[in-house]
Amino acid sequence: MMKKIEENILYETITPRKSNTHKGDYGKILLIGGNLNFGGALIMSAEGALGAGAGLICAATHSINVASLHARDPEIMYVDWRDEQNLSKLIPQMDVIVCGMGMGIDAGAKKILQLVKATVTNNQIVVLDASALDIIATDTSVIAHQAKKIIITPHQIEWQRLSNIRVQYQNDSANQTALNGLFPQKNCILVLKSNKTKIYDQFGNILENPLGNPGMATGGCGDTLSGIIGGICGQFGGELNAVASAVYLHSLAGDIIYRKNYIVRPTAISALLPQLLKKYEYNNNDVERQ
Ligand SMILES: NC(=O)C1=CN([C@@H]2O[C@H](COP(=O)(O)OP(=O)(O)OC[C@H]3O[C@@H](n4cnc5c(N)ncnc54)[C@H](OP(=O)(O)O)[C@@H]3O)[C@@H](O)[C@H]2O)[C@@H](O)CC1
Ligand SMILES: Nc1ncnc2c1ncn2[C@@H]1O[C@H](COP(=O)(O)OP(=O)(O)O)[C@@H](O)[C@H]1O
Ligand SMILES: [Mg+2]
Repeated sequence: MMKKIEENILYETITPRKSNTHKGDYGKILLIGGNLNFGGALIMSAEGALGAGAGLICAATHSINVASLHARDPEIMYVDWRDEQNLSKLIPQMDVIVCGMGMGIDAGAKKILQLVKATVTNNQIVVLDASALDIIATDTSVIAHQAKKIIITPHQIEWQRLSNIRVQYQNDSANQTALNGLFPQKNCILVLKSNKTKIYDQFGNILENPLGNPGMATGGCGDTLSGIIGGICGQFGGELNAVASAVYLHSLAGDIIYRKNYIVRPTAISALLPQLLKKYEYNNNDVERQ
């Protein structure tokens, strides 16, 4: 069944924070990506997760990126992505692993996906974006099927590579069939990004994002979304409505920026998120709403 995502989903998903809580209650997120050439992708994803409220964020990236990452966002921890020992200890401690932004598709990147597959547990959420999806498109054996939930966030060309469905033939029924073929465990949510992003689970639900604008056609907007999904799922779980809330929130921020700006910088989306989350923390019908 196809439904348009409505604003109400934000009131339903986002809840006020309780006093008796700490950073560990709001999601430990590991972001993996950012090679020598695409460090920005990892940084933008990290800012998405940070703006979306992740409790703790660690970036596994090429060591060249650490100074620029920390200059922008000292909140983010760092681990060298070639340090396999450290990474394999770290991965099982996380709530969400977001992988692929600017990661590249070389042998080292593939090795990282194999490490994720070897160490992820069945109570963790894995978000796969960009290069991670391109690697999987050439070798599905690196998918960590045992994860509790796998959220994939391809744009149309990445989905074409992964599903073998050409963009013009990417209709709901073909997309669902391909998704079920790739993820027989039925633990995947597909976020198929375009100007009208659609979200599919494996139980027949399809949600369409009504928001977004062409100002968001700026490199890094998708990297930012993967971090936002990680941050939101780290706090509110990896179910369909939480993922849809993240997609909606990303576009809502983009639309607010676009009202007064010709283009939308991905980092501006992330910067706007804390105040948007605040707006939606109390339920619509909640008498205690402040
Ligand atoms: N600052 C950074 O560090 C950044 C780093 N990045 C990292 O770069 C890596 C490669 O990712 P990628 O997405 O740039 O390349 P790819 O997967 O080849 O797809 C692009 C090709 O598809 C086409 N295209 C057609 N329709 C499309 C659609 N609806 N949506 C999107 N594309 C569409 C388009 O066609 P064109 O018009 O250019 O012919 C183009 O040829 C990856 O690791 C990523 O994380 C980026 O995130 C950017 C910021
Ligand atoms: N014309 C548009 N209208 C609405 N949303 C758009 C438009 N162009 C891009 N976006 C959004 O921006 C993001 C682009 O993702 P992606 O192609 O992965 O970018 P990148 O890899 O450069 O970060 C998606 O969330 C997509 O929905
Ligand atoms: Mg992308």
